Amino acid sequence: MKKGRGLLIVLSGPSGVGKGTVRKELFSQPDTNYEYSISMTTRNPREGEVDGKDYFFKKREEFEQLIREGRLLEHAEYVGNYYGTPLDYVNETLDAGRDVFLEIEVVGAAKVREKMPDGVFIFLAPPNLSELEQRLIGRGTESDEVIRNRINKAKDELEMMHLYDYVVENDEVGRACDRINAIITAEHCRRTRVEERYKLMLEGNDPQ
Ligand SMILES: Nc1nc2c(ncn2[C@@H]2O[C@H](COP(=O)(O)OP(=O)(O)O)[C@@H](O)[C@H]2O)c(=O)[nH]1
Ligand SMILES: Nc1ncnc2c1ncn2[C@@H]1O[C@H](COP(=O)(O)OP(=O)(O)O)[C@@H](O)[C@H]1O
Repeated sequence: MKKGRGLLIVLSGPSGVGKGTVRKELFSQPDTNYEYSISMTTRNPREGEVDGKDYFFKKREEFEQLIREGRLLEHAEYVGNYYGTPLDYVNETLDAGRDVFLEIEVVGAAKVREKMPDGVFIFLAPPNLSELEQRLIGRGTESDEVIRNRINKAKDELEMMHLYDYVVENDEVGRACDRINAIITAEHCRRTRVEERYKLMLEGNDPQ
């Protein structure tokens, strides 16, 4: 049967909730069959981050040119830096029938929802606020000031939870991944129009 367009999966949530950790765990699983869309950003690489693997690191002028040329599906400014999703990569991968996974902050996710409402939008939530603060502090990758900014921002971000198709609690990484994979499996079942195929078969027109 002809393969349809791939599924767009959007994982979002407040900074420090564990999006990156959960995404890396999902992509380390051998049976993962969705593609990660590597984002563009103007923030500096952290120690160990690799250009073209973790992000495409861009100068501000380069990023602004990508915006002007319409090369981004969405972009957002987040704590002083630009982040954006490459449009061509997403469209080409979906057109090839493969699923695309975006891990992005909430403003960008809302923009993606406007442009691609058929996607599945998952909000990763912390067990509680103090745990979120502990995770941001514990990661130790930012200065105190940046951590304070991110905690304040996280409170606004949590208010956007109701806009999502699913809220997944990240109490434990493995459990959060299991829930996300269950959602993706269910969304595939929901979208595969098996009854249409059966209708054709029952009419004697096997579409295989
Ligand atoms: N809108 C948007 N947000 C992104 C994109 N890529 C990453 N982000 C988000 O930008 C925020 C900051 O990312 P980063 O600086 O890597 O920090 P961290 O995710 O908190 O470790 C996170 O919420 C990311 O999910 C993107 O392409 N578009
Ligand atoms: N389920 C979890 N339980 C405990 N700590 C977690 C969990 N998920 C992530 N963390 C930790 O929280 C911190 C922030 O995670 P990270 O993936 O960088 O968040 P985000 O990408 O959402 O900003 C990291 O130190 C990470 O190891």
